[in-house]
Amino acid sequence: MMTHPIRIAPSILAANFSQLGQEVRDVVDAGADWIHLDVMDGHFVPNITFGPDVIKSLRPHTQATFDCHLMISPADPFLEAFAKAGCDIITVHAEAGPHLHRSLQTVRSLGKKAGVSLNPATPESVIEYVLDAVDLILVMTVNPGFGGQKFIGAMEEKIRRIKAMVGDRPIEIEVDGGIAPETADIVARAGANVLVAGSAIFKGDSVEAYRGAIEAIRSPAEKARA
Ligand SMILES: O=C(CO)[C@H](O)[C@H](O)COP(=O)(O)O
Repeated sequence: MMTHPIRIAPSILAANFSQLGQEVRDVVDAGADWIHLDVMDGHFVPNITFGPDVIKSLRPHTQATFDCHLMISPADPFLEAFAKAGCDIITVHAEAGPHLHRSLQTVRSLGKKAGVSLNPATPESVIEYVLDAVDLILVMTVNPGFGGQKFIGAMEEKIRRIKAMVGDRPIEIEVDGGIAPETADIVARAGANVLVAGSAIFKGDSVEAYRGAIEAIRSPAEKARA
């Protein structure tokens, strides 16, 4: 089976929005592998965050992978703007519609990695026929919209099933929501390799605090896979 390294992707949803450039630089200095960008439209999810212009303004601050999670519906009219803004991975929701396979094809045609995300209530079967069109599967471990929620334990089995579905394909499996030192081992053992964390990392207020928080998630995840 394909094994990707454990990657920690801090979600800037929990960062200080008044100084996002500095926050991105700090968290990368602290050991973040990717930067997770949560885009919300107030329609697909009950919250609004930021769009491509903010991402474009963050792009010069780091060379780290920009992992963009689109919680917007429809996503297709905006895919090109997010690609041009500098996102490296663009993840759309399976539930956002109307044509998941077309959205994924569009992302790849823009030269970006294509991700698909599943809400907690969505069964993994919806991605069975798009597996060859995806580079990343994002399993939401909370209902999308807000940081600081409790990890939904039933998602452990979903991650396990997705890992089995993926087989030898070089697909990264990402989890998002309630990821902390206490849940990192559970998701990694089930098969996730990209761990998004917002509040567990940005609760600190210095590079050193971010470094400790990232390590506190990475360490149990790596041990669980050893
Ligand atoms: O996508 C999200 C919510 O839709 C957030 O990235 C996610 O909830 C991370 O926040 P936390 O680590 O605080 O749970």
